[in-house]
Amino acid sequence: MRNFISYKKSIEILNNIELNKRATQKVFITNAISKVVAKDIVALENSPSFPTSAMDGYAIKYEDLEKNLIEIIDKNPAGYVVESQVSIGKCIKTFTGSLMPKGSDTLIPIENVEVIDNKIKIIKKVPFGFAVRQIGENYKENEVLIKKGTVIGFAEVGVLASLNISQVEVIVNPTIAVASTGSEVLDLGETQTNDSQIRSSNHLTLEALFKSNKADVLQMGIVKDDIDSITNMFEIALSKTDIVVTTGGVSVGDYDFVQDVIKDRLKADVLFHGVTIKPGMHILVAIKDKKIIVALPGFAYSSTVCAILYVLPLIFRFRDSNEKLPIVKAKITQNYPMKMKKTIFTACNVHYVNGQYEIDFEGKKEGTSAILTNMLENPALLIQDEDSQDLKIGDLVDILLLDQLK
Ligand SMILES: Nc1nc2c(c(=O)[nH]1)N[C@H]1C(S)=C(S)[C@@H](COP(=O)(O)OP(=O)(O)OC[C@H]3O[C@@H](n4cnc5c(N)ncnc54)[C@H](O)[C@@H]3O)O[C@H]1N2
Ligand code: MOO
Repeated sequence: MRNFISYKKSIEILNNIELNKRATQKVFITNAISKVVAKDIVALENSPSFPTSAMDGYAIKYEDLEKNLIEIIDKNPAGYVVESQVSIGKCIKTFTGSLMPKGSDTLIPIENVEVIDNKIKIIKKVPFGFAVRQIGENYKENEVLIKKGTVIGFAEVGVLASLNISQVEVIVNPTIAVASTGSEVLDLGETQTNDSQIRSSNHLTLEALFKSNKADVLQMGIVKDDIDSITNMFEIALSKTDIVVTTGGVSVGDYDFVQDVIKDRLKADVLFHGVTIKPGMHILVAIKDKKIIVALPGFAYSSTVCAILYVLPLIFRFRDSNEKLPIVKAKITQNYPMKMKKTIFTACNVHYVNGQYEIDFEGKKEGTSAILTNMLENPALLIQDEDSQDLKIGDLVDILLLDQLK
């Protein structure tokens, strides 16, 4: 009899797997979208480096605000450094983005003045320092702007560009091999020859899930239930990738060869085989030559849920990023029983209502762990802890937001 461990323990073991140090590469900033910054990005200077105008208007000395008329002595367009200085009774026409001329401290907007010949008359006052962007408003010299581990998006690209950084050092994404095992499963387009055959979805679901979550995928396709084919697939996959993920062949059937290959042929170090979770109780995680094997059950819903719970955290760790599974609190809108003493992940519908997430089970099908369609349309997974009680309408529960993994 196998020794089933708790979900909590299995995650602890997973998180303790030692990973090889990641390689980094330099890429042009817009090609770095979704990649992870390898080193802190630090500002080498203040931004702005000099007081800068935030509006179109006239640079003045604040003390002149009470004056009747102030003389315009020069113009100061953006991209140009004006040589004249502002002094008592004198102002310089200054535009958004121009440096504030020497001697000035306040910008009076065009809308607040009346121009009479080459003088301005202030018709609406402003406070001291109005519309002046001070040195370091945007960021200060030596400030860490983008922390190591940040996933690069549009704002990071913009900040990198403003720092004149064209190439950024990022972590190389992990590689994952995916294979589905089973003599009854057919690849896309393969001709069906008997009624017990079904179309394989797992290898493509997992490829999509891993790609969406930024791993590079080596698709190994379908492998028939025979020991040599499965061994051969593992040997190739292990030689080429960081993680090998398979589906099928890990429970107790006569043809569940995946576990036999991992244990007896590859002689991998099995970290666990069996967890008290629903779905996915037969999951097997092993290490072979510092590569990670995650063998998932064949059912479509089981393998997908377990790939989310066990493989995505590995991708996040390989990427050395601050990503984590999107688990949030939600209000449950009906009573829901605790059906067994396991950590249970149940597909539900999630909606954001009046500032909080709410879940229900409307339209969700009950049955085996084969029902992948329960993951369509506003889906989330309700998480019920092994030791939790029946849920009552209005309770706050943990859910995993599936749409955020797309
Ligand atoms: N006597 C017992 N039988 C079963 C147990 C058990 O404890 N005792 N556990 C059940 C549970 S729970 C699960 S989960 C499955 C896991 O079995 P395997 O991992 O060995 O998976 P298979 O038997 O190969 O397949 C299960 C199921 O999934 C379908 N399948 C397989 N591959 C694919 C694919 N690529 N795409 C879509 N669907 C796939 C397959 O046709 C089977 O219907 O074992 C239970 N049995
Ligand atoms: O472990 Mo199975 O995935 O519970 O149906």
